[in-house]
Amino acid sequence: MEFVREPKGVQEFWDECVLKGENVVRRQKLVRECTGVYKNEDALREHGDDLAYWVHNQNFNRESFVKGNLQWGITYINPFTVDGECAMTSGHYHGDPDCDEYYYGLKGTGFLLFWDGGEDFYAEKIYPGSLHYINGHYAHRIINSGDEVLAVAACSLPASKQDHQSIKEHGFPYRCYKRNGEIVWEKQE
Ligand SMILES: O=P(O)(O)OC[C@H]1O[C@H](O)[C@H](O)[C@@H](O)[C@@H]1O
Repeated sequence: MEFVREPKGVQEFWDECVLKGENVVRRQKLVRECTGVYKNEDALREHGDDLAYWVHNQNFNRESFVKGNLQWGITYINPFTVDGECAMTSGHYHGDPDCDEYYYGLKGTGFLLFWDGGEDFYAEKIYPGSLHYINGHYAHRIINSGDEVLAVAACSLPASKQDHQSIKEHGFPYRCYKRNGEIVWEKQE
């Protein structure tokens, strides 16, 4: 082995913002698979087999959930709407709220929704260079409100054990729509 080596991964911050290197896996979700996310579930069918979002993830301890193991991931969300509602991830809590996380905007524009499950909810703007500290007690969801792919890097602990169930059942307090090119926030009843 050489003493001076290539890095274990390369996170491009140009063009497609591809993550490549050792132990990188890719997973994806089609729009029609995004149940429990958008208000109008019937409208999902209009998207056929369109891709909603995909994630590149580098994890050197995939079988281990020991606290302290870190992973690096990029989430890429296509620009589309479902009955006017902006494209987004499922969103989740951390099963272990002691596990915080960082997001970093690479490409495109959107919002990061935060919710403590109670009265505290807000959205931070995402754009290239935006940095987002996520307290492990807050549910979070990425929204693409722009006209191009939104790419967001994340450094997280696999030990956080993502919990999607509560969001799937109750949603977030606010929904983000794009109407005539304008962003409109609507309170979820
Ligand atoms: O799992 P979702 O709520 O749909 O979010 C999609 C992805 O967003 C971020 O990149 C997180 O770091 C990933 O761990 C998560 O899987």
